[in-house]
Amino acid sequence: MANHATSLPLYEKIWLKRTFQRVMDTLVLILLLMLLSYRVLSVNTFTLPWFLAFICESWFTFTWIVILNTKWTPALTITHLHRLLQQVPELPRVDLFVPTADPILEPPIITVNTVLSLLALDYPAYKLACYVSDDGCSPLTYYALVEASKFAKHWVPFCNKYNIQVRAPFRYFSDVSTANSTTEDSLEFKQDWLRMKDMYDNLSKKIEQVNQKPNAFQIDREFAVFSNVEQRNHPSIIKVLLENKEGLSDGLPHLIYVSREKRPHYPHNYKAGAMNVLTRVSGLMTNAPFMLNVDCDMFVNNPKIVLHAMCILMDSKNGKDVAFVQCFQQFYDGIKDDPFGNQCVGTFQYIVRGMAGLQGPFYAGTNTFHRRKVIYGLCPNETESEKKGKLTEKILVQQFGCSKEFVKSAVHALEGSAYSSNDLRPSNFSEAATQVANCGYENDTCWGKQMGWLYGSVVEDIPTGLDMHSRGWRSECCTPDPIAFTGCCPRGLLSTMIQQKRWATGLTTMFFGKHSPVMALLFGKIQFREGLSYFWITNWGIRGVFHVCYVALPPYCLITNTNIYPKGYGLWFPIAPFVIYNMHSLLEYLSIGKSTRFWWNNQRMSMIITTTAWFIGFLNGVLKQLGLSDTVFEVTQKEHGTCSDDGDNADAGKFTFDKSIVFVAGTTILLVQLTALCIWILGLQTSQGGNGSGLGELLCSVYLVICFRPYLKGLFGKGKYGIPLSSTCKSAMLALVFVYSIIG
Ligand SMILES: O=c1ccn([C@@H]2O[C@H](COP(=O)(O)OP(=O)(O)O[C@H]3O[C@H](CO)[C@@H](O)[C@H](O)[C@H]3O)[C@@H](O)[C@H]2O)c(=O)[nH]1
Ligand SMILES: [Mn+2]
Repeated sequence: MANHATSLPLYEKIWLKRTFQRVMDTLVLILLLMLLSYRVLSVNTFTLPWFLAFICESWFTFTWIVILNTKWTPALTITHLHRLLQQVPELPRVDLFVPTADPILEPPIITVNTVLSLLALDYPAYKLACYVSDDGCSPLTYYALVEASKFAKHWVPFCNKYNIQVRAPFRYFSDVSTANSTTEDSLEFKQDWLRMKDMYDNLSKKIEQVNQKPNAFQIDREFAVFSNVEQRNHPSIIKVLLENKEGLSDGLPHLIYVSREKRPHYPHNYKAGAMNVLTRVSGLMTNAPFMLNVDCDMFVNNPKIVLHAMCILMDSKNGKDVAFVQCFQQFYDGIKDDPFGNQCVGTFQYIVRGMAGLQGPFYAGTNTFHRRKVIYGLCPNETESEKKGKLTEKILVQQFGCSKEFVKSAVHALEGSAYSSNDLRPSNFSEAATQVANCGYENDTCWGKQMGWLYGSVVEDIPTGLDMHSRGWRSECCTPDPIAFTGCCPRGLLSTMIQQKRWATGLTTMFFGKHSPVMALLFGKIQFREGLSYFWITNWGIRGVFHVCYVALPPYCLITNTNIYPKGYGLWFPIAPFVIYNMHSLLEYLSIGKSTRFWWNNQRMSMIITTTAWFIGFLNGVLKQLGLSDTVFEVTQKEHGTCSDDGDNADAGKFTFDKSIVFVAGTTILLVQLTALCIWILGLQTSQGGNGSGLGELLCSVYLVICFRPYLKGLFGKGKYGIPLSSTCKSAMLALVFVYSIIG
């Protein structure tokens, strides 16, 4: 190896220029500050609503400062693949984790595609091991994986032979043009293509058939363990489906099915619990120093992604203190113009890139490469002696639990001397693995508290990542071309709302709990600007409260004939920041190639989501924190966009409703605005004197009606396109209570 090659960095960070955006960001801030000063100086108009408006606007300004801080110095990470292969003689092992929870909401064929795309990664096969956690304990999922492992024996060689880019078969075959690519050996290719397509169709048909008559397996010996299991009451089941016994680099990676033990009165901590079990099971079986985790719908879109991530993690200079590498969360077949505002485009482009220029992006729960020893609670630069102190047997058992084999593997991982032998046999560890997957294993250990994926909130990813940053680790973004992973984003309004509500609930409990960014800033080693950025992520629920308050003010004013906005020229003080902010965000969307419609949908949905799903999430979170209620992880429904029949596609992007409380909240807001507007138009305000409401309040209320227009349509819609009568009645009651309490 040439000497100069060793000194070249494997990755570089490029700071992005964004002068124009900075100017606009600052302008919005100045306008907001002017509005606030105007309010302070005009104390003579002081009333309660005026004061509330001032409080809310102060909050919006604070949020804007947080965003500005995050977006100010965005960075891009560039990886040099060719240098990696020159400089790193031996690539490290990587364990791959896929959690799935529910065979109905997450059809096994989706998980199967993700697993196949992982098995076909462009990386020495014997260095990879794929672990699937099945919280549904479903024979169906198991069956699908068994069949997939047979198919993989043909699929992986096919991908390697023709250097296929998209290695999730359903995606690959849905693009017909792939069949006609003109390679030299095109005849052979065409035959292989047809054969593979046939096999894949066969595979999906088999899975589909079993799906329809699930009793089919009971007879089969292989499925005996699944007889008499209940989803929430069963022993651990661990099965090695593929084993690369010979250590062949062109063979297949190991594939292991894990369904951890569940018992009725044991909390299982949802995804965090599943990830910790996978960490331990894989620690025993392969103990790779790095692990990639993806949700069951996030398949690999760029087969070289592990190599890219290794450029960052293995860099001898700047990689050492990188705890994790985060890839963007992007979606395939997103509905045109993002009607439900859930494709998170803005978040990733501006917030994640922004944090990449600080201490690093937050951990987004999926598409992430973790360093095992960081998961085990290590700090960067922990000296050998400190480490040694931690490695005494007694402490280790207290931390890691009572499996001797596992503790041994953890010592290897912490010392950085993970196994390197090529003839690892996962199946030799089946028994020990079953033990560490049992639900009592974590009792009185540090799992979920000081190490592993952290418990206590339904969003496990943000606290887990924050904890690493506050231990002093950095993180990096990795955004190669083509993009690394793509998954399905919720395709309906209801699943979007459920997801957003869950996030807001989890983030609220986190904000008021031990793992809040405030604590990290006060007691941790997190950088100030990074810590501040975590405010943006964790205060979603709280934002709901301020938004709801601000949304209630204009109708309050219209009904009582009071005002929160100045009249005459003074009206420019609130209008200017609103207009400039909207223009600015529109330009941001246009500059990343999105349409005006896309932007508007996002604006509108952010209003709807903040005032309903986040607000309710906040209430849930607070109740949970007070110990008054328990929250559950409601799994998001996943669908293959392209697979749905035409009937479903006609639905794409249309607002459909049900009896959920989030829709009651939205409808209430709409009805309140409408009532206030009617009262104002008819001149029925309570007091005729006073300041009188004016153009400002009117415009605000009208703007809200425009935002909630889909709900307005829903009031008159039929079937699932309509808001159910019972919800409308509840909303009408709430709206009446609001109006009466003002008038009365
Ligand atoms: O008890 C559970 C619940 C969920 N999951 C898995 O967790 C993953 C994420 O669940 P999903 O319903 O898809 O949640 P999303 O809202 O789409 O996920 C986002 O938000 C989560 C935190 O709320 C993160 O964990 C995810 O990585 C992130 O993509 C899926 O693979 C599930 O199978 C489990 O394994 N066990
Ligand atoms: Mn998901």
